Amino acid sequence: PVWRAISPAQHDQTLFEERHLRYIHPLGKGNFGSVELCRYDPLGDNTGELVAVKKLQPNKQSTLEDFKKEVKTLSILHCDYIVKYRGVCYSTGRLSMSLVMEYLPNGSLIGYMENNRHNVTPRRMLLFASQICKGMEYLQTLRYVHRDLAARNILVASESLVKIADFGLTKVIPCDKEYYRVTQPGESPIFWYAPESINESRFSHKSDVWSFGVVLHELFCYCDTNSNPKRVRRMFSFKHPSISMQLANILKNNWRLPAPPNCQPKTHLDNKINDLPLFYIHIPKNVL
Ligand SMILES: C[C@@H]1CCN(C(=O)N2CC[C@@H](S(=O)(=O)c3ccccc3)C2)C[C@@H]1N(C)c1ncnc2[nH]ccc12
Repeated sequence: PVWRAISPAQHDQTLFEERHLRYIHPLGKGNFGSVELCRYDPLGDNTGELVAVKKLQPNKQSTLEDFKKEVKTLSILHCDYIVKYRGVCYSTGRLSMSLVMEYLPNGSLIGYMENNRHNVTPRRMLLFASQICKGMEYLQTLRYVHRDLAARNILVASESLVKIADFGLTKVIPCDKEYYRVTQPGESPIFWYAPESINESRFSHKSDVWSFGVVLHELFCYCDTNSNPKRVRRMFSFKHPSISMQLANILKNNWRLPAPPNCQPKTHLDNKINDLPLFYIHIPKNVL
């Protein structure tokens, strides 16, 4: 066998040394941590590449174990419509670790839609929607449920390509079941949750399809103030007990997000049918 002349670590492209990772500015904040723009600059001459680094603030909800699972998940996903994994960075003493991903300068769909509302046509929205479906269809083939599909977690790679980002809540459905039941639901994005996820903490490919419907609504509302959940939140009086109870009730009475302004009726997802379609989306060529 050919012996490695040098230690594997020196040639392991997925290992980022903390001392060369230069912090630039935050890309986004969440309840468990943050994603930051950094430059990996081993030569120290600012010629290094820009990367997005997801740091975990270990607390009761998100443990290092969960984060390791998220890293493992992203590292095996290879799809044009899913953000690329680049590697990991261990902090000194290996007490904590960060996830290193490709950096996409256009950022999330939310900011993009708000800043580009005048030149994003419904045709382009459907192109984005079809790409999110293709990414989700790929996830489904690996029995993954994303559980946090929302415009805030979609990245804009270019004016004609979006990618699904952030797999912090992604789980694998056990092979003997069709759904994943969450034991300790942390901070839940309930306005993107299907009824069964609100009521029984059950997640499946179908609950991801429901969240996709909410993303469609966000898209066609240009992710502006009318879009979910700001609009929905205004409907609730915070005096009453849990918001999720109120939300579960109105959904049970067949309330649904109203069609966004100037949205063609055929595009408004009619989810009266119980078994929502899976992620195969057929958009006639002439529409795209
Ligand atoms: C839209 C992206 C995902 C969402 N996000 C974010 O900030 N978060 C996702 C998880 C939450 S968190 O902080 O809650 C979290 C933190 C640790 C563990 C678990 C959760 C933060 C912003 C990202 N963003 C603007 C990016 N922009 C440009 N290039 C990029 N490459 C990769 C991401 C990325």
